[in-house]
Amino acid sequence: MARVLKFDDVSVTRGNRQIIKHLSWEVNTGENWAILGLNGAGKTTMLKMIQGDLWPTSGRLEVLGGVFGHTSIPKLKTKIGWVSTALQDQLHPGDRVEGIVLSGKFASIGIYQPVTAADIEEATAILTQMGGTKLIGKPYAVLSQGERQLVLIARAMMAHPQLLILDEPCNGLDLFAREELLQRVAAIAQLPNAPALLLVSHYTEEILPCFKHVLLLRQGEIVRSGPRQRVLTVDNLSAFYQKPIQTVTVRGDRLAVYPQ
Ligand SMILES: Nc1ncnc2c1ncn2[C@@H]1O[C@H](COP(=O)(O)OP(=O)(O)OP(=O)(O)O)[C@@H](O)[C@H]1O
Repeated sequence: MARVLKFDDVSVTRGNRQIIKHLSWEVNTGENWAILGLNGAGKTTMLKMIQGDLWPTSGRLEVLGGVFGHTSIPKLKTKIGWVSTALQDQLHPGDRVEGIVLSGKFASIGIYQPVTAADIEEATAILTQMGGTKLIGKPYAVLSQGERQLVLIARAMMAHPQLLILDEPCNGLDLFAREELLQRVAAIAQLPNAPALLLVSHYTEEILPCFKHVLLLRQGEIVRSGPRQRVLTVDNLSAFYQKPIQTVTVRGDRLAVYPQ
C-alpha cells in the first residue's frame, strides 16, 4: 500500500460551527506523524474520523486503502490500534490484563469470540516483550496509569495493526513512566512490520526521533505540516501558538518548548 491515509478537503460541521475546515493531508507508508494542537484544535475529531467513529460532513477520506462510504468500517477498525485514555474509560474494571490484551485481536471491549491457545501464547509474548509479565492476572481497576497505557499498547499490538494511534499516551504518567512508555513506542517503530504511528501530544519533547513528520493543527485547520526539522522551528511554533516561545533540545533530537 502506497499510503496510510489521505484527507481530501475534509470538513466536519457541528451545529453551525465548522470544527474541521477543508483539511487535506496525506500519510505515506513508512511515515510516522505527530500532531500538535492546543485544546479544542480538532485533534480528537480527526482521530475519530480515521477510526470510522465519525464521518466527514464533506470531502473524501481514505484510510488504509479504503475510501469512506465504500469500505467496511468494522474491518477497518481491526487494522487500527488505538491507545487513549478515552478507551481506558470503556474497559471493564474487573477484566484481567491478559483478557484485555487478547480482546485487541477482535477490536472489541471484552471477548465474545473463541480464543485459541496460539492467541493466548501471543498475548503473553507481547506482554512479556513490553515488560508487562508481572501484570498478568491483575484486574484492570488496580493498575497504575502507566500500567494501563502499557496494557493498551499491548492490546493494540495484538491486532497486528497497520496503523497505531497514540492519543496523548503520556497523560497522567510520572517522569519515569513517561520515558518508559516513549521507549516502548520507539521499540515498536523499529519492528520489522512496524505499523504507521500517529501520535497526538501537547508536548513537543514527546515527539521521538522516529516521528519524522509533524502536523500543527489550530482551530480545525492545518497551520503547517511536513518534515519535523522544517515544522518544529522557533519561528513556526511562535506563529502557531501566537505567542513567543523558546526551545531547548533534549535527548538528541527531542525539542522542549516553553513560553518566553
Ligand atoms: N459533537 C460536537 N458538537 C459540538 N462541538 C463539538 C463536538 N465535538 C467536538 N466539538 C468541538 O470541536 C472542537 C474540537 O474538539 P476536539 O475534541 O476535536 O479538540 P482536541 O484538539 O482534541 O482538544 P483537546 O486537546 O482538548 O483534547 C472543540 O471546540 C469541541 O468543543
